[in-house]
Amino acid sequence: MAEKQHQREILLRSASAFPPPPGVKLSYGTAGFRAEGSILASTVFRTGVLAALRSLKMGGATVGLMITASHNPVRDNGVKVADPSGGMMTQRWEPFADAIANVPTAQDLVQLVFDFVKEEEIPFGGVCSAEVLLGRDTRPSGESLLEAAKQGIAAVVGAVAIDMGVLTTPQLHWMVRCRNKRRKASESDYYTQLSSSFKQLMDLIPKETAISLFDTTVLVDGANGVGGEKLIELKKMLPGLEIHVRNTGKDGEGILNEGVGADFVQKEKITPHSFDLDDAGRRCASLDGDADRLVYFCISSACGRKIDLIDGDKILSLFALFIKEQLTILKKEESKGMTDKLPSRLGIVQTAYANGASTDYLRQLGLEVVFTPTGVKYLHEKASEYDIGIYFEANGHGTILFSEQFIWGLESLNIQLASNSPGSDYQKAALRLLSASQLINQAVGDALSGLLLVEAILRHIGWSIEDWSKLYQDLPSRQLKVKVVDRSVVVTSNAETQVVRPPGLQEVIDAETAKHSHGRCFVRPSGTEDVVRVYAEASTQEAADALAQSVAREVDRFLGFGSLH
Ligand SMILES: CC(=O)N[C@H]1[C@@H](OP(=O)(O)O)O[C@H](CO)[C@@H](O)[C@@H]1O
Ligand SMILES: [Mg+2]
Repeated sequence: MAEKQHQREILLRSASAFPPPPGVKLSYGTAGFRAEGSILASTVFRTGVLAALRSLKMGGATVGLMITASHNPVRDNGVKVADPSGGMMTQRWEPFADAIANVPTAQDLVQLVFDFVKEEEIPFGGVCSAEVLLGRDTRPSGESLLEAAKQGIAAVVGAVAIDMGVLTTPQLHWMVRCRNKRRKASESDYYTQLSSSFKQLMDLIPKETAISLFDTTVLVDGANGVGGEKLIELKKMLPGLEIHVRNTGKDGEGILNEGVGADFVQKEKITPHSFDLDDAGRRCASLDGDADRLVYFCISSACGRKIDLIDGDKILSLFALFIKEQLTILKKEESKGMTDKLPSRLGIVQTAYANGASTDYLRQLGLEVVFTPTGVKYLHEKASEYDIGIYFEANGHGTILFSEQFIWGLESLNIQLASNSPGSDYQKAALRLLSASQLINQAVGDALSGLLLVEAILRHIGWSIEDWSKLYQDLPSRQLKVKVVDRSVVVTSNAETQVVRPPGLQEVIDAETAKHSHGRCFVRPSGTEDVVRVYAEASTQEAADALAQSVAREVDRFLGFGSLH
């Protein structure tokens, strides 16, 4: 009883120092809370409380709290929580996240927390310990917001905050996962794991691949964010791969995400700052502000700032080709009956934003492709249902998940093969899959580990960036945003491809889409910005633009400010 009272007093006192900004309603959204950094102290403090409660609920397992607003402008910031698995916080807790962020007074907050811990049967009041790892990106508001998070964690008796400093989002998720698996989990352990698994993959490249012709240089746009500086650390451990990082954000070089970064490159399809015609034909890559997205691009000499974009769908396709090739080798040998069969169901997960040409290509390869709503929390969950699940958003966020059962099977197969047929194609295929599972982040999409896997696979196949780009031809597409009175009135179904409400809007979209050959169009409320997004695809760029514009006009007619009159 006395412990509960003590806890109540501490929480009340700390929360009183972080009043919420008046008149602002925040929602946990697609990827945590986001807003202007200057109004987020209260939200971050409260998310600190939430993260500590999550750890208590999970028996004291480590959870993560990351302060970032990813590809958004530098004045913005945000906060999100990683579960003990290293993945996003369970969606079941999102309503509580919304409630705790928006509750008006410190007294109400204390009541809300006490009601919630009772309902969730959380051991509260100092009977158990909790641990939260904290990370932040390079935004100027990050340091003081991290302080607010620490105070929120300290307001839960028994909870400890461990400040990991400036990190990429995927580094923090990786650390949370490793710590809970009792593995080495420091930043230098991260670099060691990535570089050693990359080297293993390089050692497994088939002799017949024409490596001598391969361009070993990759030019990387760091979005003036955290990814560039971390990549500079990592590249010291990667002999044989020349990584030239530009837009590092150091020494006032440029502004975070302004005219740079994966989101800019993917949406605008033009060169980021610091890239020009001198780089034509080179292999270029772009990270986003917190380095959980990766796209590649190539500048074609004839077209000014225009680029050939190699987006998340094409990265996914490259990964799928490589994994399928290794599985085919394993299956061929398994059929001889000398070794046990590995369960190896491979699944591909995309969203409605995936270019239709990529889905066709993957299905033609005979792969199972499924769709989820936007947001990695949905894709990740779906991918984890397979022995190997590959997921990517078109914008470059994705990874490959290997089930524990599959990894155990591979490890025991590898032990068998090391004595039966060492150095065989069979063993090499098993080792390649094991190395890929070490290299690619198992917690969340990670631009740094994704970049190294792309580099290893391109070298394995002996492909130039043009070869990769020609894998299939993207259908022309256009994305637009429409400001509306209240985006929450848009309700969708079928992985966000159909509008259920407001009534009549889907019929109008269908009628507009039918006017264009290979037309496809959908609208959905953004989870990170106060807009409704419109996506359109068609057989020509003009048609995709026209379709997107006509549907955007309809969205405005149904929901825009004009609709009030
Ligand atoms: C079309 C688009 O790129 N949407 C992005 C964007 O979500 P919205 O809910 O569309 O705002 O930000 C999310 C978080 O980074 C990312 O997961 C998602 O893919
Ligand atoms: Mg990001």
